[in-house]
Amino acid sequence: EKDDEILVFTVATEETDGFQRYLESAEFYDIKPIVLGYGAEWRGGNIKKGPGGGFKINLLKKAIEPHKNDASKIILFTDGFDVVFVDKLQEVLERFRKFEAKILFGAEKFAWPDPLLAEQYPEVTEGKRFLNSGAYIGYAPEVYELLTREEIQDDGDDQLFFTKAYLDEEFRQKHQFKLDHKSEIIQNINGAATELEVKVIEDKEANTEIYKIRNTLFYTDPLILHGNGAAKQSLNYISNYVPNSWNSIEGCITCLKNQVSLKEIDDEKLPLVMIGIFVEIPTPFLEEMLEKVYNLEYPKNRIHLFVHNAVQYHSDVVSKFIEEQGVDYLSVKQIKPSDGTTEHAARDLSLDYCLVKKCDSYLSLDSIAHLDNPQTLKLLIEQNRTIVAPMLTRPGRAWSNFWGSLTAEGYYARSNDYMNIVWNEKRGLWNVPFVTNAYLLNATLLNKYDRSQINYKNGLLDADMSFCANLRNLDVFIYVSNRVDFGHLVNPETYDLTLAEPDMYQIFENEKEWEERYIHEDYPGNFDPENAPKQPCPDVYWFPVVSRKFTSSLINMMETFGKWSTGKNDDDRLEGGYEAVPTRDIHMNQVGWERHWLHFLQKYVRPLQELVFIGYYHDPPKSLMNFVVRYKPDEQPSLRPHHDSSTYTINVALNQVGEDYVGGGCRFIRYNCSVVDTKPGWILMHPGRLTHFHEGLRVTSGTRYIMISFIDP
Ligand SMILES: O=C(O)CCC(=O)C(=O)O
Ligand SMILES: [Fe+2]
Repeated sequence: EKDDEILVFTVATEETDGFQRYLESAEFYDIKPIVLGYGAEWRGGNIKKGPGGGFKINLLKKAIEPHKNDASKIILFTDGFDVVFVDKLQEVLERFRKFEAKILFGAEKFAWPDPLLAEQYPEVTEGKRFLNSGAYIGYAPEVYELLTREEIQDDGDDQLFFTKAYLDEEFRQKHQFKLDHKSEIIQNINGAATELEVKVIEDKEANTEIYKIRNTLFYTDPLILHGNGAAKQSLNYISNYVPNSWNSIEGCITCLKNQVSLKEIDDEKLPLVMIGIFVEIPTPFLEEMLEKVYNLEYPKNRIHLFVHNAVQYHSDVVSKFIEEQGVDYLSVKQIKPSDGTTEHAARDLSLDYCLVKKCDSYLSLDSIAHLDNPQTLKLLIEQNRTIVAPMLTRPGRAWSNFWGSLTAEGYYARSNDYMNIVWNEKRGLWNVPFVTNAYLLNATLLNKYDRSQINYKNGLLDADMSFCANLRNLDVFIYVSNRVDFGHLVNPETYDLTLAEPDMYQIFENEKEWEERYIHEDYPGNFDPENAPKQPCPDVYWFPVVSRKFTSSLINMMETFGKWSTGKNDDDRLEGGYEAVPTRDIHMNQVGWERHWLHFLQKYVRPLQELVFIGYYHDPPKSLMNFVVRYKPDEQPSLRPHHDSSTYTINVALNQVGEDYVGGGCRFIRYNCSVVDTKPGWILMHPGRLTHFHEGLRVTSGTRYIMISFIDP
């Protein structure tokens, strides 16, 4: 009993992702399929819309004619676009022989294409009752007789053709025509996805793992998987593991296949890329997002830019980016909010524009997508897939830019491995039903189909859901990669453009960006044991804490609000209604920023206090008085000597002495010591009572702003 008794046939008219996967699985088991119809125009009707497939029968009939009298030849036929081998032919043969059949078809749950024929089927006590024609096996003479039992048109329905033969009892008996009811060889996945489990077998000798599919309903291990009908997504999921795509020892084996390398290519010959940037919604930290686009390591003279901004608020940032950085690129096309272009139209247009510019690759980026890894573009090109997204997540959240699975209605669902992928417990390249926010598209796809097939408008679905639904309909495999860390997503949910400086309010939702933009770059140095903390006056410490962006934003928040207090003793903002040492100020809670500020005190200020005032521990710090003070010669130029009602006080300089104002500073009377060369973003920290009697020195011109908190009153 040798392998060469079996001939494997498939029909594939063109190269598709599914066909490539079929061939790879065949190759893995040393199976050499004979491919029929390749390069021919498909004449089997439109499978998606209705029956078709007689073409396959007519091709195979012709191909096996020479063997029609050879009873030692076994024919295995499978579809080409949605089939994966998960074992050797030898195993297929052995199991086939046990069936004592001359013809064996796979079985499925649905009587298709004619449900009315269901009751004519022989009953089964266990297993699936109805025939599916995606995969079958038989002896050459019997298969030939089956294929020639009737004439069939190329666009006739093959499954109906075979069903009729099977339901012809005389034919069935005579040809020992059976169905693989329990998926001992052939697993048609449609209607059976939940029966299947990806199982791992350790191969200690070879130091690897082997992945198999187990049918948990029938306790069988099918050898040929057919992702028929709605089961396409299930097969895509399964084939992320089988036959040899990924395992926990070797990692992502698929990743290494069909890669290209850009290393040896001269800059001017690198693929021509178009980057489409879509600012469709108000987005925190957009400047940083654009900066990361600019920082992608790829020659700018091989990149065209296309920018759609739909948000008026972002116009300045986008225009500035285009004016200052845009000039470095091959070309820039900008669509402004005033153009009134809809999202899907802009996205469609960008695809056309990519073709006009003869791009090789198209990188689509949404404003919330931060490509922290500057190698991202190169790595995605090198991965060389029709479409591949870099996995991006909200830091610390299960929120990502891909879906692991789909509901029957085409909406979000989680796959078994979704969490493992999101948390990078599994790294690799994953075939998934949906990606968004950032993805690289190979432009050959855009050349192959036009905008009637590839577009961002599909019924009522939103743009990205439309796009992916269209790709799925074209049987394009959609990949997401987490081989390395590529970046993350910002969270736009609470971003409120009615606020002045809305990004300042994002300390909770977008911690990472908030810190990068607003915390002083030297802040970590405060904790360096080599750096003794600065002490400009006895027990007055001085730390760099916030950035210039922070200080100017805080001033802008306050000046936009504008309701500075009168500087009188009566103050209805206070519980007692009275302030002994009043300043011209605005409290944090007046601009809705108190919660944020208290968090800031706890996270960034408290550790500094613990560093210098050893043994005092109060977490979280309490503070009722948090305000920005404005000093001006003709308003309030100075503040008389006083104690603060605090355990310790922080005093943050918000603007630059000598530039923005003259004079000012803080004098500690007991020590006759003044801090006058204050630095924006640096905070003074001093005890509030008894020892640190102090005054605010006179501002003689300009305006001085400081931020004060009386901590632990
Ligand atoms: O002007 C200064 O730096 C001191 C301000 C001050 O002491 C206060 O507001 O309590
Ligand atoms: Fe004070």
